[in-house]
Amino acid sequence: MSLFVINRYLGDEVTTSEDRSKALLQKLHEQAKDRQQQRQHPKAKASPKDDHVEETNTKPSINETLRKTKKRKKKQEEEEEGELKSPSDENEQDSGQQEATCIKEKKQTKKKKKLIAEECNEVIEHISKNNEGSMAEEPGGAKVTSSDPSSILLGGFEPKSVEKVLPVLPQWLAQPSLVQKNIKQNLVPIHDIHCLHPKVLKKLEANKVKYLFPVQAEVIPAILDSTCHGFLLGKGGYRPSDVCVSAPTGSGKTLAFVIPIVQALLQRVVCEVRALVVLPTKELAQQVCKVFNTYVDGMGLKVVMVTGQKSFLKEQESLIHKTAFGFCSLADILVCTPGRLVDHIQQTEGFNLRHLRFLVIDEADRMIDSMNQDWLSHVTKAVFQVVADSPNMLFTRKEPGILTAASSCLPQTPLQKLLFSATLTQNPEKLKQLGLYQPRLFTSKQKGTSDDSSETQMESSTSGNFSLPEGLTHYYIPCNLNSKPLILLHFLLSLRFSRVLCFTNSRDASHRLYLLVRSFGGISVAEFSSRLSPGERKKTLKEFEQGKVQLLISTDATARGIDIKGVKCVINYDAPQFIRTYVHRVGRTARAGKAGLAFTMLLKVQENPYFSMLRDAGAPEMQKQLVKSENLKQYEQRYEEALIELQRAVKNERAQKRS
Ligand SMILES: Nc1ncnc2c1ncn2[C@@H]1O[C@H](COP(=O)(O)OP(=O)(O)OP(=O)(O)O)[C@@H](O)[C@H]1O
Repeated sequence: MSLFVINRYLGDEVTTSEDRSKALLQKLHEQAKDRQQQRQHPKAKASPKDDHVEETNTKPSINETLRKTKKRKKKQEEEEEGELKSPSDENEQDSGQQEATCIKEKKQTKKKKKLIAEECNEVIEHISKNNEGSMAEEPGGAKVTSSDPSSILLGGFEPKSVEKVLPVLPQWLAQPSLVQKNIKQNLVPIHDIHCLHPKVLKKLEANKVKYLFPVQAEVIPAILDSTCHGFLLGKGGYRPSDVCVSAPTGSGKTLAFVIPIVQALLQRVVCEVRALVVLPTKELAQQVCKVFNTYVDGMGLKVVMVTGQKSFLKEQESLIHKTAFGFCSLADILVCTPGRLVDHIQQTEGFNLRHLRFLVIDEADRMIDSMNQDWLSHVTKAVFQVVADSPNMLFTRKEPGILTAASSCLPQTPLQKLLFSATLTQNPEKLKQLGLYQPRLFTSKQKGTSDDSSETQMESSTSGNFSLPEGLTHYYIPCNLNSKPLILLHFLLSLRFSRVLCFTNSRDASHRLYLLVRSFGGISVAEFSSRLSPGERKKTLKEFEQGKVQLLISTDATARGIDIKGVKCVINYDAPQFIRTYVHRVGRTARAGKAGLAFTMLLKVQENPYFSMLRDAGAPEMQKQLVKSENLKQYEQRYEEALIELQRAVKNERAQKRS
């Protein structure tokens, strides 16, 4: 193709003879010789006049070459015309002869084309040699000879600076609905929310909820608005927007989905799974299930939890009931972990999600991370599963595509996704995996000013710009590896908090620290990690909540979502590696608008990276909390003894494992 273009440019589309190529080659050799001679006798071109002479001597030689090529082309055309004329005149001759002529012609053309290519390459080489130093570049990148600006040579493919394309956030992410961060100053009386059903209002009052928190006052009406024509249809027959909520830890996100779901399902006649809440851990599922149970009590709705805490058979029995007419659902609201849910979709006969109206994805950023388990596609398949000869065609659902006049004539129960997290990713790439429909974002994180560049907005939204609770004060404690355990013990013994949650980065670290504190004595301590069975974990959390355990040493298993009342202090014994982990860990205190303290123990080398991580996330600066070494002296003897005890305990455990 490029050769064709070059041929066209040279005006040499038609073939030329081998002799001519040789002649041209000879000429080029002669010219090269001349130039070499001139270089050997520089005096010959001392004056500028001579310079000009040389230039004009060289340039005409190119133009001459081109002119000659054109001339040859014309001559060749004439020759070819003559050649072509003869067979057409002899049209009546036999076809065999014609075929032979044709093959001969093709061969000739091929040979000629090869020659042209060779010749052209020589011409180009020659031109470029002659033009060295006399080429000027046009803004577009094409090159113009100084003598003839009208002749443009192909090229100009050198790397150029390309204008940066700025990333643009989708409108829904760039312009979210803002939720007030300060809970106490923005409480909304429940009677001011006009869309709440009297039964729901009564229930809220019975649970001593007189005011809605800001996130609830924003999100509950928005969800209820999409059910104003009944939960079987979206508003005006249209598919409702999906809802994404990013609000600080302890801001009341759970009630923000529990209340509208309970109210929407109040009108249901037949029991079917209409709301599905997916959570990352058993403990969180249990907690959310408890809240649902509080609000469905006396409303005629059933909540079922499947997380693997009970046997599979028991869970199946709690989900469906077989009758003479087929299977009946025993759940209106299903709270689950993703793995167990997929097991039931695949293995529980009669279990279906064909009537699902709300899909709640709590701790959504964590759930997106677990998307590789493909649980969402299993759910979607189950929701839009086509049942052959279904008696009730009203409920036949098709996976929605593009809205057309035809599709809008067949309104169907919409599936609305509701996403909640304190650290919801606003990375469109990640959110895309959830297949959201015209989403609405509610967030308490105010992005800079409106005239922030979209690049800044994009950066802040994807790098995790999260809010900490208003009531939280956070400190860092400078320490070294040796003083760390002693500082912790000093803290616990001197501050005397009733419930302290202490995080480490691994279950082994949690276990060792637990053994050390237990050996030291004077503090009621427990550990929480995957070392414990689900039953033991449940018991430990209960005892901690009841105040029987003063210090709970935990892995990140309790970092997310767990709502334990009365936790006044969180200690990061090991500094968390990610800002999201930090936000969730410290969010176990300062909940529901209350005050709370968070301490992070930092080694000298950790300080700067840590501060910059928090700064990047837009978190307020940490205050320094110094512990004087003389304050630790009083514990040193006991600490040494505890270390010996710890060594013994670890040895015993190893021996037990081996036997
Ligand atoms: N309107 C309200 N009035 C009084 N207390 C409330 C109200 N809403 C929620 N709470 C209480 O606030 C606490 C925190 O609520 P919730 O667990 O829903 O927070 P969250 O935003 O889900 O936190 P996290 O992000 O950590 O999961 C709970 O103890 C809850 O009972």
